[in-house]
Parts: sequence; structure tokens; C-alpha cells
Amino acid sequence: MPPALTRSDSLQDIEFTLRRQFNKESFRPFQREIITAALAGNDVFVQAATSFGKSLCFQLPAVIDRGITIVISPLLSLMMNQVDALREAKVDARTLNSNTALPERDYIHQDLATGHPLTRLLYVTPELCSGETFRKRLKLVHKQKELARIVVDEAHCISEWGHDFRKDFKRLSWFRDTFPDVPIMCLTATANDQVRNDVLTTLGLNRTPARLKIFTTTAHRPNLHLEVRFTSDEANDRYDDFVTWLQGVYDRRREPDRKAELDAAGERVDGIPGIIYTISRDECESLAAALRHDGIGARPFHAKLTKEAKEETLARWIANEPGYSIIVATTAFGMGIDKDNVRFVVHWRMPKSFEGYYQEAGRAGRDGNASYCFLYYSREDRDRVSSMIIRDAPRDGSGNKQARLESLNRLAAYCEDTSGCRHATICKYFGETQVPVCDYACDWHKDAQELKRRWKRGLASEEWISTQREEGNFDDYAYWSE
Ligand SMILES: Nc1ncnc2c1ncn2[C@@H]1O[C@H](COP(=O)(O)OP(=O)(O)OP(=O)(O)O)[C@@H](O)[C@H]1O
Repeated sequence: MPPALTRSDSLQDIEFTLRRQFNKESFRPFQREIITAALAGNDVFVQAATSFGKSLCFQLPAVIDRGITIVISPLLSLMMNQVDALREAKVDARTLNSNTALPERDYIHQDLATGHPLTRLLYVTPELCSGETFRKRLKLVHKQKELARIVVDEAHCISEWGHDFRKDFKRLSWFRDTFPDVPIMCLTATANDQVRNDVLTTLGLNRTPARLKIFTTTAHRPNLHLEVRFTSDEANDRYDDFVTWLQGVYDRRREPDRKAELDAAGERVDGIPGIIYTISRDECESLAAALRHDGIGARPFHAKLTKEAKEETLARWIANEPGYSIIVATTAFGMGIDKDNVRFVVHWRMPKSFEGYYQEAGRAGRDGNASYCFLYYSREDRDRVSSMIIRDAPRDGSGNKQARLESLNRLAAYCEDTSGCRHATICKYFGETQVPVCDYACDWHKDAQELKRRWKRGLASEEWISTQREEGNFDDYAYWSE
């Protein structure tokens, strides 16, 4: 079927737009190929590591093509960030979601109702796409040949095998059914083979294989230094361990030569941006307070804070202000946060999935410089998370309990593995066959013997854990609810 719109595939056009509208000198590897495929009217599936620059792959075609691009995204904060950045670049981008003010909502509806919208990119939630009014408006726009492309960001949310499954993403099959000629682009950082197939089937993209272009790049992030730190309920030593590590980093930055460099660059000794992921609001608050008490600039960030408090914390952290070096956050923080100099990401507790872990760790080092990611792992936490997944699974057997448990088990195995490179295990998990080069960027490569010793020493024994489990000691969820 021919594409619905007259498209431009002029390379000169895309170079010009890259510089003029997006203020970037050149494309990163693969961006040009992806953009060219999209502009030719293909369906496109992009799987690329965190910080690869996926957004540009649909934003640039949206600016060049005639008509409107609809971007479906799971998170409000993610939409707002992208819309703000686009508007700063003088692109007419908007978002329609539960937070959109009435006048803006009216404007967008009127704009769509003309059939020839001026809006270039409209960011919406998957829930909105199921609404009759919105669907009617899109049909009108399509009839006028002004529906340029449908983009599904964070596309792994479509799959029940994915770590962030969202029911409403499944209903996005409506787009291919209703507008078979409108190209679809989907993007994700974290999908294994099963998730990818699920995404393509649900969106109906494998019904037009000749039109589908798949781009997958390695998940490997060589600048991330990956490490697992073993602990147990009894040892309860995360705090001291972390503060000792951080003070060590500060001390090295105080050495005369380094200090002179920092002074010249206008940087502070303690100005090292980082994120600590915790699992509960209470822990998020208490940990940030404890760090502040010890003179470390840390602020909490979780869903229950006011919008103003969150915005202020985020803005001051992004601006590297004193007292705002570390964000202590629950897992909702991260997607769409584009701060390039995050130097460390710490998982205070075991995350709920392999994909979630790697996506969150991937917030570090987006500028390509060395950054540290460590995860505090205890067998007690492993069992708590597992109990939580079982508890939260719908009773009717629907949902993805097995997939979630499988992902957790793979993460636990990754943590307890002392026999190989962390980067290699991650790439294998995401279905890659090539072993990545790791330049002493994981705890195994740095000192395999020491890793084994730490593993032996650090964890509670499985026997003890199993007794505790039988006594129901890992079912105290109160502390763990987000
Ligand atoms: N060609 C380019 N030249 C310079 N900077 C770029 C280029 N493309 C993208 N970037 C920048 O790279 C950063 C990361 O891009 P983006 O937010 O799209 O990443 P992403 O692939 O969506 O990652 P994630 O999955 O982690 O959200 C942004 O600051 C973006 O402006």
C-alpha cells in the first residue's frame, strides 16, 4: 500500500533540519538510517541502548513530514520534558493528558477538528487513544491525509513479557486496523526476542513485513562500571558502605592536582550528581534525611511529593546546585530525565526486574564518561520482591506473573554470578550473541577472586533464608509499598 503522504527523503533536508531545528552538528551512528527509513514511509522498530538518541529518530521526521505525528508515551513526566525541549526549539509540540489545562485541551481539540492541524507532534497517553472523541478526530485528520506517523515510545510496555506492561498499550492495535497506510514507529531500550515479537504482533507490523525496518543496536554501555555489593538483613551495612565510598570519591577530588582541575572547571568537590533508587517512599525520605544530616546534599523524589516540590528538586539537581547532588528516588524517577553527567546510580534494594535495573542504571553516564552503577543485593530482598510479585498478581490468572518472576530470577542470578563479565550477561539477556568488550568496567573483570570472596562473605545462607521464608518473615510488605 502506498504511503498516505507525499514524503521528503532528501538527505540535504535532514542535515539542514538537524542543524537548524535541533541544533546538533551531526548524526550519531544509525540515526540517519532510521530517519531515512521513516521518511520513506516504512514502519520502523528501534531497539537501542539508553541515551542512544532515540527521540530524534521520530522528532526529526515529524518536523520534515507534512501532517501531525502522534507520540504515545507511558509517562507524563517524559512527555512534558520532550514537549518543553521541542517548544524551545520552536517546534509546535503539545501534549494531551490528564494534566493538560482546559484552554490548551480546547485548542488541541479544535486544531484536530480542522482536519489540517498546525501541531507537528502531539504526545498522548495510551489511555487517551482508546477514547471515542480522540479517535473520531484522528479519523478526520487521516481523511485529509494529514496523519503523518504513529510513534510508540517505550514500546516494551505493550508486551506482557515486558517489565512495564500496561494494558492500554495492547489496544494500540487499533491504529494499524484503522489506518493501514499510516506508518508506525516503535522504540525501546530494553526488549528481548520475546518482547520484540510481541510488540510487532500486537501493533500489526508483521502483517506488512516488506514495509518493516528493524534497527537493533547493542544494549552495551561500555562506560558504565557495574558492580554488585552483597549484604544481608543482619549486616545492614548499606549506609556505611555507601558513605565510605562517597567520601573516598570526595577525598580523591580534594587532592591538589584534581582540586585545581575542578576549580578551573568551576566544579565543587562534592558536586557529583547521582541517583539512589529505593523501593519505598519511607526509605526514600529517611535515607535522604540521613545523608543530609551527614553533610551530603541529597533530596527525596517520589510520587507523593507536590508537583512544585518535585519540579524544584529536579531543576536544582539538573543545575548542579549545592545541596542537590543526589536524588533519592523511587522507581518512577528516571524515564525521560535527560541529565547527561549523572556519575553514579545506586540500587539500594533489588529492583523488580532485569529490564528495570538496566534501564535505571542507564541513567548514568549519558555523556559517555565513566560512571558507577552498583546494586546492593541481599537474598532477603530477593525473596521480598518475589513475594510482592506473587501478591500483586491478579487472581484471575491474567497478567504476567510468570514473566515478572522469570525476570526477577534472572536478575538474582546475575547478582549472584561470580563467574563472568557483568556486561556480557546483560547483553546475553537481551538476546545478543556477540560478547561485548569490557575494559575493567565490572567487578568480575576488576578482581574475580575478590568478587567471589565478597559473595561468600556477604550473603545470608540459603538455609537461613529458607527457614525465614517458611516462617513468613518476608511478607511484611508495609515498608515495601511504593
Ligand atoms: N545527533 C546527536 N548529536 C548530539 N546529541 C544528540 C544527538 N541525538 C541525540 N542527542 C542527545 O542525546 C541525549 C539522549 O537522547 P534521548 O533522550 O533521545 O535518548 P534515548 O535514546 O531516548 O534514551 P533513553 O532510552 O535513556 O531515554 C539527548 O540529550 C539528545 O539531545
